[in-house]
Amino acid sequence: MTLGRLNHVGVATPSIEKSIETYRTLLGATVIGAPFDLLAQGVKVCFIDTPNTQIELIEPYDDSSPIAGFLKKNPAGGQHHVCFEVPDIDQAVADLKEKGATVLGEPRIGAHGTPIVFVHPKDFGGLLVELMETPRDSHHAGDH
Ligand SMILES: CC[C@@H](C(=O)O)C(=O)SCCNC(=O)CCNC(=O)[C@H](O)C(C)(C)COP(=O)(O)OP(=O)(O)OC[C@H]1O[C@@H](n2cnc3c(N)ncnc32)[C@H](O)[C@@H]1OP(=O)(O)O
Ligand SMILES: [Co+2]
Repeated sequence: MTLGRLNHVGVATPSIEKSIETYRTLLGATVIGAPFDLLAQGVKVCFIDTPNTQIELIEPYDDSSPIAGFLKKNPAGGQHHVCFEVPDIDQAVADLKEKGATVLGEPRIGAHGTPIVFVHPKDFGGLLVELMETPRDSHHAGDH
C-alpha cells in the first residue's frame, strides 16, 4: 500500500445548490463546474476547490443512495468521508483485505473517472475512508 495525497473531503448535503451558495457566500469559494449525477454511486456531486484539496458535495440521487441513511441520521448533512489517492486500487484492496479490513464492495468508477473503493468506518475509528486510483494526468501544486 502506498498512501497518496488527500484528494477530497466528502460532505453530504440535503441540497447541493444551497451548499454551493453557502461556500460561495461565506468563504468566497470557487465551485468547479456544475453539479452532475453519478448514478453508479447514487449521488449528485459538485466540487469546491481549495489550494491543497477539494470539498466534494454529495446529495442523494434517490432513496436507495448509499448516503440516504447518513442524511436520515444527520438531516442537515455533515462530513461524510475522506478520500486518499493510491497508485493501484487493486493492489490497495488486496493489501487491505490481507490486513483484515472491511472493504465495501468492488472498485467502481468515481467522480474523477478512476476506480474508487470504500473501507468501513469501523476500521478507522468511525471515519469512512475512500481510496481512489490517482488519475494518470494528475498534476498538483508542488509537483515537479
Ligand atoms: C461522488 C462519487 C464518489 C467519489 O467519486 O468520490 C463518492 O464519494 S460516493 C459517496 C457515497 N458512497 C458511499 O458512501 C459508498 C460506501 N458507503 C457505504 O457502503 C455505506 O454508506 C456504509 C458506510 C456501509 C454505511 O451504511 P449505512 O446503511 O448508511 O449505515 P449503517 O446504518 O449500516 O451504518 C453502519 C455504521 O456506520 C456508521 N456510518 C454510516 N455512515 C457513516 C459515515 N459516512 N461516516 C462514519 N460512520 C458512518 C453508522 O452510523 C453505523 O454506526 P453504528 O450505529 O455505530 O453501528
Ligand atoms: Co468521494
